[in-house]
Amino acid sequence: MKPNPTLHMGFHDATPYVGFHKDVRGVRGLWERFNAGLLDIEERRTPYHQLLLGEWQRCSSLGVDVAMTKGRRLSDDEFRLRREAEQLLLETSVPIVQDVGHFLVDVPGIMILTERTGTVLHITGDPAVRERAAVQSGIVEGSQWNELTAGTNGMGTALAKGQPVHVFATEHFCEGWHSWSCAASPIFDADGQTVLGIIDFTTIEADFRDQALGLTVSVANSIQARMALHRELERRRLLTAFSDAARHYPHDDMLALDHAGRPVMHTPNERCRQITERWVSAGSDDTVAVRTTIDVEAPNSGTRIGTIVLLAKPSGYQRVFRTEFKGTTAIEQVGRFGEFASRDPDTRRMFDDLQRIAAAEVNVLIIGETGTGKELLARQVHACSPRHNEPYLPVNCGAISEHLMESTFFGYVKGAFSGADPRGRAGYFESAKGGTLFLDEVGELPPAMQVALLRVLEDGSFQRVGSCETIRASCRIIAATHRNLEELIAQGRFRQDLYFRLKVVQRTIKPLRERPCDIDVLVDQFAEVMRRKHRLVAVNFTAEARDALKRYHWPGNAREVRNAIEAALLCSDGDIGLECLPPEVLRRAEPEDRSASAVPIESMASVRDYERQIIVGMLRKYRKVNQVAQALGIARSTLYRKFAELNINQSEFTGADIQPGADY
Ligand SMILES: Nc1ncnc2c1ncn2[C@@H]1O[C@H](COP(=O)(O)OP(=O)(O)OP(=O)(O)O)[C@@H](O)[C@H]1O
Repeated sequence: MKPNPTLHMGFHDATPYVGFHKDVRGVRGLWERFNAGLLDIEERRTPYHQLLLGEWQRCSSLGVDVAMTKGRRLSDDEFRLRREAEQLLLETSVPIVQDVGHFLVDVPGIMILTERTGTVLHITGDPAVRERAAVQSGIVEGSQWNELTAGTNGMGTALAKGQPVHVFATEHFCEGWHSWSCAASPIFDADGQTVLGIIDFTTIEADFRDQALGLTVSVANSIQARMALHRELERRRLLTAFSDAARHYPHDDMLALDHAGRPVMHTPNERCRQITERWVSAGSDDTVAVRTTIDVEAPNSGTRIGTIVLLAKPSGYQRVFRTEFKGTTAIEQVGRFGEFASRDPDTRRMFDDLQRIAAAEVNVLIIGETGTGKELLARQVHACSPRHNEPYLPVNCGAISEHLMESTFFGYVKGAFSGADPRGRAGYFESAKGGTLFLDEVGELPPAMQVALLRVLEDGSFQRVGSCETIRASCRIIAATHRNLEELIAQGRFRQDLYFRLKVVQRTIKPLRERPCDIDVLVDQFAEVMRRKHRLVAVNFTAEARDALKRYHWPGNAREVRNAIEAALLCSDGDIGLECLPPEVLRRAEPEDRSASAVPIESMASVRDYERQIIVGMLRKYRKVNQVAQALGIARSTLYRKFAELNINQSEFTGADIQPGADY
């Protein structure tokens, strides 16, 4: 395990925050002048002031409301999901926090546990302080304290810095928290780097003691140690599951991934070693097709502790079928680009292209009908790019009113127009600086904005509204639209020069009706997502329901599939029959409509026939099961499964009764 960064007892390595004299009045004056824009040069000189001003400036450019008086609270549903996702952290931390609480009976403060995004999961401590924190500032379970939602504050700043911090009274960015002082420490996962949550001790400003920081560091360390023990148990369970899987699938290559998707074990051969190396450095390996995955769950809670990934064969069986059976895609492997899953060969080729394009950092234009997954692709291109640690900002150009467009994209200075934030505000280009700006529905941009955007794309510079100061912010642009931009150009509604700037690389996502082989993939993927979300044990489809889903033409693409599956699950207990499907899906599945949409079903039948034909041909040719398996590049066990599935009596062709396991 790496050394714990809590050893840096400070807000900033070079200028330890805890070492500064806490001058509440002086800092209040500084805060007032900062917000009024009246700071003079002298005030910026001391390291302490520089530290605070840097923090406040960052919050201001993130658009945090300085006048906030209550913490933002998640909806009950969102909070329930968040708690469920953090069961292990809660089960590990709450007993420790409560134990410590017994020794703090007369201490006027509260101890707060948050998860990794700053949502409060648990509060314990002095009832009077707890009451005041809730009523006065909305510090309650389910409230959010990351810096983006609440500015500089103990929990949010410890999260942002990954270090223990003091944030004292007027040092807070929002005035609403000026009566509080907090000490907060991150809880790290077993890798010593990933922050799992925060332990915070909050008091009213006058009751604050410097020792509070030591207290939070020590509680966070205890939680960390217990989490590390859990992780070790999980790892052992995962390794046992891996050995079981290796026994069941002796001819398959496989990896075991932990809860965070990191490889912990692989089949001991060179191919898997190389795949594991790529997986470790890139977080996955999109060059390799996954045959199937097996979730490994904790025995009591059912939470996923890892996954066994069975890899597709590098060559052989699938390739025989793929090259010989042109015209159908029904037996292609599922390829993935992040969450985007597809069996369709064109789409999978696009994944490979995008993987390379991501690294090249050029602008990308994605064309596709609504709900085809344009945002999903854009997000993954960013995740695979060298900018993945910088911001990714999705913007729906069609949803911004025309008169606010310029200030939304480029920001404005104070006093730029009436009704604006008196402190001015950064625009999308500044907020996404160094990262990726995703311009969804780019075809909806009005002409004036097209000109302005073109200027930024040309030299990366712009001015905030109301200012002459030129700002440079280089962000990568990924744009998307469902419109035909060339038609818009012909009609004079979209600038050709902007089009060329955006489409350095252009890719089109096929609508779902043109890749029917993906319906099953999406149905299964969303069924699993919804099974987890609605906490069902299993989801099963009747054969008729599957057929109906496959026959429907899905004008709303993947989004419509997701909604249909969720709706179907909500009206069932996990067994989905025709009665659970939306009426439009059923209408399309009626017999008179078959002519238009029955192709995939027929293809499936012909695929099976074709598969049977090939295997029988091979049996006739080789007359030995192990030679047939070898020629097809599959394990004998898989071949025996195929015999059963395809109703093949192998002895008819080999002239002998061949027993599974006999060494022919
Ligand atoms: N191939 C896919 N595999 C898994 N999920 C997908 C796939 N395509 C889309 N989705 C899911 O479908 C939904 C819609 O995707 P997304 O918002 O990316 O579509 P879009 O093309 O950007 O839509 P719009 O044009 O309406 O903004 C999301 O929930 C996304 O996760």
